[in-house]
Amino acid sequence: MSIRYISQKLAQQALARTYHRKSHPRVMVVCGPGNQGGDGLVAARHLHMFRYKPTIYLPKPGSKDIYQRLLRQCENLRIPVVGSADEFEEGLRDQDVIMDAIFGFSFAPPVRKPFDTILRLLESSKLPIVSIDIPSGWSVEDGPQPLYTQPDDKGNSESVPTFTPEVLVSLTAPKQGVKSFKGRHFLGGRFVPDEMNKKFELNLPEYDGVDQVVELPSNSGKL
Ligand SMILES: NC(=O)C1=CN([C@@H]2O[C@H](COP(=O)(O)OP(=O)(O)OC[C@H]3O[C@@H](n4cnc5c(N)ncnc54)[C@H](O)[C@@H]3O)[C@@H](O)[C@H]2O)[C@@H](O)CC1
Repeated sequence: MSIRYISQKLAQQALARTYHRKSHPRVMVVCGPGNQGGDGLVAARHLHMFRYKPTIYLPKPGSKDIYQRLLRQCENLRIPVVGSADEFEEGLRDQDVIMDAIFGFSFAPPVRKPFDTILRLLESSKLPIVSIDIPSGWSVEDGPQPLYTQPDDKGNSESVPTFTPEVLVSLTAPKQGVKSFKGRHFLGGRFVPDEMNKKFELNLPEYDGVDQVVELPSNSGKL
């Protein structure tokens, strides 16, 4: 089994430690078109197996074969998939928590459609958000930065708000851009060889027992 398959379920593990399925059963999992979106699909599947009630929204489904197969697994479990931004906005009223699996470390501004609308909806939502690896729209190096849409034919672009999630699950190692994050912060990806940990001075924390995620001290600033 590849590292990618192992790492994808960690988002579900971090969410479940923060939001119990009895108080927060309904989870809207918003998936981007890349590998992070694939992580979201796996998290949705695991949330379903752990008796949460996930709903999936794919503003722009990924084209890779693995992505399509992960989506098929969710469909086979009858996990509802929302079809449009309007349906997504409407559906948010009946949710308890949002999982942000839109963009990870390959996000590059400016924001292309339809993700400007989606980021606005996340920012204005009153629901708690759990982000995977890095909050969508943040710079992997510099954290939250002013964001804009792609310029239209006349060269005009609009501002797009960034949001700060309540919970972040960093994968493998926290990224430089989340140094200032003050919410609950988990780390998952218990497969980094000691040699690599030392060589790149990652200072990764010890995991407890057989846990797959470890909670980092709040706003420790440590990377
Ligand atoms: N690649 C891997 O093997 C792994 C990926 N992982 C996850 O995957 C993430 C990285 O995956 P990817 O490299 O596929 O990329 P992302 O999932 O971060 O995003 C890439 C996708 O977003 C789109 N995109 C980028 N900037 C955009 C913009 N401004 N407007 C609209 N769309 C935009 C790109 O066209 C592409 O389809 C990590 O942060 C992590 O969450 C982890 O599971 C570890 C293993």
